[in-house]
Order: sequence, then structure tokens, then C-alpha cells
Amino acid sequence: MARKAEGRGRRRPHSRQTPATAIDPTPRRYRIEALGVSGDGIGRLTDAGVQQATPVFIPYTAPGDEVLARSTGKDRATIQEICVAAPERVTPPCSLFGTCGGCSLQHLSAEWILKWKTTEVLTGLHRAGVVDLPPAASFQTPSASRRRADLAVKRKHDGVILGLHRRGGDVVDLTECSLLHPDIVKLLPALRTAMERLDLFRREADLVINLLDSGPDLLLASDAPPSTADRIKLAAFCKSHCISRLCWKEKASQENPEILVQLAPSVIAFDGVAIEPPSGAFLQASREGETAIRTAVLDALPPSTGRKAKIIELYAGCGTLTFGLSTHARVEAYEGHPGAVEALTRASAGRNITPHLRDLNKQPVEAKELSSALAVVLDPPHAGAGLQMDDILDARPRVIIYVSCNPRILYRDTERLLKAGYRIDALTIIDQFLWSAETEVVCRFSHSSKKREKTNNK
Ligand SMILES: C[S@@+](CC[C@H](N)C(=O)[O-])C[C@H]1O[C@@H](n2cnc3c(N)ncnc32)[C@H](O)[C@@H]1O
Repeated sequence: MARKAEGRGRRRPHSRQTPATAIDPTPRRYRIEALGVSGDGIGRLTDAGVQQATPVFIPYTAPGDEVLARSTGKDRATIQEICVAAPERVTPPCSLFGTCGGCSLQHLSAEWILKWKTTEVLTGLHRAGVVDLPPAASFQTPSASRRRADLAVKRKHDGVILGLHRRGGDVVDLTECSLLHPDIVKLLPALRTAMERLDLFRREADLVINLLDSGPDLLLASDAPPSTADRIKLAAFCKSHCISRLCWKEKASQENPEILVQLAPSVIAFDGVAIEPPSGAFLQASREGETAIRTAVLDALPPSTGRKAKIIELYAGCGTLTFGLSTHARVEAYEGHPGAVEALTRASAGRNITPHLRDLNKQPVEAKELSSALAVVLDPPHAGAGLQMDDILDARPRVIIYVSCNPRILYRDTERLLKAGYRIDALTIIDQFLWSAETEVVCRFSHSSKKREKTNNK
């Protein structure tokens, strides 16, 4: 799904404005050489005699394409016509592809995308200095499996639209989707109709749908408070669509959402353990992706060293990996979201797990604590592990199992880990964001000096 724009720079009040360079609207012919990290084709002009220093990024193109494209900025162009199609091109399964902004790679086959993502990760790790990579395992989630939708809702003069933002533009009504789980897709028309009649929604709202084992779990953030009539309508809506819970908060509010409707417990099981996640909780994008990540992490664990062995898990969420880890050794699980820790604490009762509520940016787990762990497992957010990484490097635990949804941060941390004496000895590449350029990677880093100690001690 498209991410919301992050960290736009503020213009300085008295800075001089550089006059915008005029954009030549004439379509020109480009040959696409490769895909960039965000999945856009990298094109160069084919015109004879033209020396083009900087490549141009052209969305929805494939390596091997020759296209006519119109410039939209210094190094960006938009495709007008495909003159020569790359052999890897396929017919996109969704008629909204290229409009809705949710997918960027539906014009390429799933096999090609997995190969591309694998090569990108291997190249990135080589560039970070890894010389002896183990063979990489890989996994790809199927279509129609995405279990979380983060949608925008807009009131228009002729009704309500509900969908994703087109690239740099307005919301596109999601009238079909090949990526989302069918149980989410089939709910959309009824949601559109229901939203039209609500007082709590004037012009804009955000809607998160998490598909749990108990059915869809909804979090609505809107621009007006719910009326009594809204509460009655929403209760009826949830009942007729088997929605266990619907929560509401004011758009942009940091407050906890209010439960407007709760008809049954909202439940999801991780490794057979049922938890009740908070509304809008982080979930791995699909059940299949979650299983692939958990399998890679559990397979990477070193043998347990007895009853006292402990695993330190950082960024544990609601316990996606925690319960599996706890069958191997005692788990100290750290997480910064209060609702997630509450859910994990309730489900951990009587198990080998101690959950901790901790903002790891402000108060990282210290090196002294980390160094005694059998393994440190970390699954940081997109921005990476920040300060926590310094303590991990100071601690030098024997094994670090690193789950990354942002390979660029992983490459940066890999460079530091290599310098500290680690090597990668297990690697899994998971395409759980099918048809987008995002990749999930699970790496095991082992510390060589500890290995030597172990060998000497034998
Ligand atoms: C990629 S998710 C992984 C969650 C879990 N491991 C899973 O697989 O579901 C990252 C988690 O880090 C948590 N997080 C983000 N920033 C944090 C911080 N500064 N301190 C602690 N946890 C944080 C988020 O709440 C989220 O649960």
C-alpha cells in the first residue's frame, strides 16, 4: 500500500526562491536500463548524439522497455507510450494499476520481481562489505493475501470515495484490488455507503482495516465526533458484516481511540496463542509473510543453553515472534506501544515471557543486559533501531537476528556489524509487499570471536 508522505522540509521564510526550470513537454524516447530502489525505471535518452549525464526515473516501466515519456521534473518523466516492450512485461491483474498508487510493479511477473528484490539485497550487502554471503532463502506472498488496509475516505459532491492516494495526488476509489484479502475487498462497497450517512465524517477520514481471526477490526479517524445516531448505525453495520470491533478517534489525535462498537473479542493467534491486539495494531502484511518471517527467525536461533538461557527481543509488537521464541528460551520482550505491550502481557501469563514497555529510542536496552543473551532478536520500524544499535554493538551478543523492512538501513547497520567482527551466516529475503519495491530481510549475524572462544573451549 502507498505510504503517506514523510518529513517534508519546511521552506525558510526569507530564503531566495530559485526560478523553476521550464519543463519541456515534448515526449522523448528513453531506453530503460534498470529499476531504481523505489521501483521506477531508470531511463536514458535514445536520441542519437545526446549526452545525458543524469538518468531519468520513469514509473511503471521495465528494464528493456523503450518508451516515449514526457519530462515532469529535473530527473523524472511520465510514460506516454511503450515503443518496445521488455520481454518481462505482463498484463497487470488490476485495472486500477497505474492510477491508484498502491502498487508500482504489477506490469512485471511475480517471479521477476522476487529475482530483482533478491539481487538488490545481495548487491546491497556486498556493497556494505559482506564477502562470504550464505545462500539466500527466499519467499514471496501470494496475491489477495494482504490483511491490513490503510485507506483514505473523502466526501465528494456525488458520494464517498474510499481508497488510496494516487502518486502525489488525490484519493482513487478502490473499486477492485488484487492485493488485499477478499474479505477486506468485499467490505468496501458497504463501507462506502455507510460512511455517506455518518455525522462523524464531514470531508475526510482515515480508515484502518486489520483482518484478524475474528474478522475485520476497524479504526476510523474522522473530522467530527460521532453522534448518537452514528453509534446506532455503526452498531447495526458491524452486526450485519461480522465486524467484531469498531473504534473511533479524531483525525490527527494522539489520544487512544474510543471503542464505538464491540460485538465480540477481537482476536488473532500467533503460533497458536490468541491475543487481543489494540485497534489499528501493527500486523505483518499477510499471514503468509508473518509465517515466513517467524520460520526464518526461529530457524536462525542457536541451540538453547539450558533453563537460564534468555532471548532479548526488541520491537516485539503484540508478540508475532515472541510466542515462538519462548518455546526455545525465556524471552525478555521490549516494545514501545502501550496497547501492544498490554495485549502481549495478557497473553503471556504463565509463559516464559516478560514483556517490557520501553521507548527504545529514549531508553535503549543497555549493553550489559544484551551481552548475556543467547540471542538478540530485533525487528525495528522502517526508520531503524536508532540509538539501540549502539548498545547492541557495545554488547556484542553471540547471535543477532535482524528482521528488516528497510534494506537501506540494514546495509548501514551491516557495515557497522562487520567492523565489530560479525558475519552473516543465514539470510532470508521475503517479498511480503508484492507488486511494490519494499522488501523484508531476515539476517543472522554471528560474532566470530565468540565462535573462536567456543571452538577453543571444546
Ligand atoms: C516492524 S514492527 C515489528 C513488530 C513485531 N515484531 C511484529 O512482527 O509484529 C516494529 C515495532 O516497533 C515498535 N516501535 C517503534 N518505535 C519504537 C521505539 N522507539 N521503541 C520501542 N518500540 C518501537 C512499533 O510499535 C512496532 O510494534
